[in-house]
Amino acid sequence: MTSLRGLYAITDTPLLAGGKLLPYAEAALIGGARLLQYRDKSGDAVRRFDEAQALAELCRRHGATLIINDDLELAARLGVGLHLGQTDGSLAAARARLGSEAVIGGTCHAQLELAERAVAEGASYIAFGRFFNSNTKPGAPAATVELLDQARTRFAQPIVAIGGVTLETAPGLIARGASMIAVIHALFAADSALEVQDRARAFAALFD
Ligand SMILES: Cc1ncc(COP(=O)(O)OP(=O)(O)O)c(N)n1
Ligand SMILES: Cc1nc(C(=O)O)sc1CCOP(=O)(O)O
Ligand SMILES: [Mg+2]
Repeated sequence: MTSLRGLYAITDTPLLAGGKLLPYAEAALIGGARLLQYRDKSGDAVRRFDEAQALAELCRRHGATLIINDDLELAARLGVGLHLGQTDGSLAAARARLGSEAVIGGTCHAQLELAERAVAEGASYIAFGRFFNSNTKPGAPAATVELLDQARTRFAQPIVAIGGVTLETAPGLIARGASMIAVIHALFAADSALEVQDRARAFAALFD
């Protein structure tokens, strides 16, 4: 059973261009990331399959869980988890396809009603955000920390907080009920894999 608590690292193809994807992802896993999301917005099916397969192997080696963003077919081919946003298809269909053990997450922005629906459709976790200014997705709808108080009392499912999360802002989110913090820029915008590893270790330690 996958533990849905801790650092949730999300890759970003432009940020990790130039051969950084695998070494930086592995550094995040060595540092303690429990979930790793492959987030690639290109339509390059061959590269996407190859990269996702390599990430699946890394996650297997480090005892972490791979989540594919947006793409149910790719997740099904690899037998890994999936994250779907509001326009990415049905969570219920994904659950039916991937089975009861798969980790499947849903974007809920800042709306408890969306979380209600995601849970009803079988989501393993519910993701709220963006909590802060995000380098990666500046236009994402904004959420407040008060939302976490309400979500925590209303849902048994693990809560993911995303959007501009840093080492400085993460503790406040965890204290308000986030089981996982999902991070791109503050983890992967680094000069070396070693720096990613150090950052991941620091994020992971917030959950000790
Ligand atoms: C953990 C997590 N939470 C939210 C998102 C955002 O999903 P979505 O709204 O579908 O946006 P894109 O990531 O597809 O641009 C996420 N990917 N992961
Ligand atoms: C992919 C994504 N989804 C968001 C949401 O609010 O749903 S914010 C976001 C980007 C997260 O990256 P960073 O840690 O660099 O801000
Ligand atoms: Mg999406």
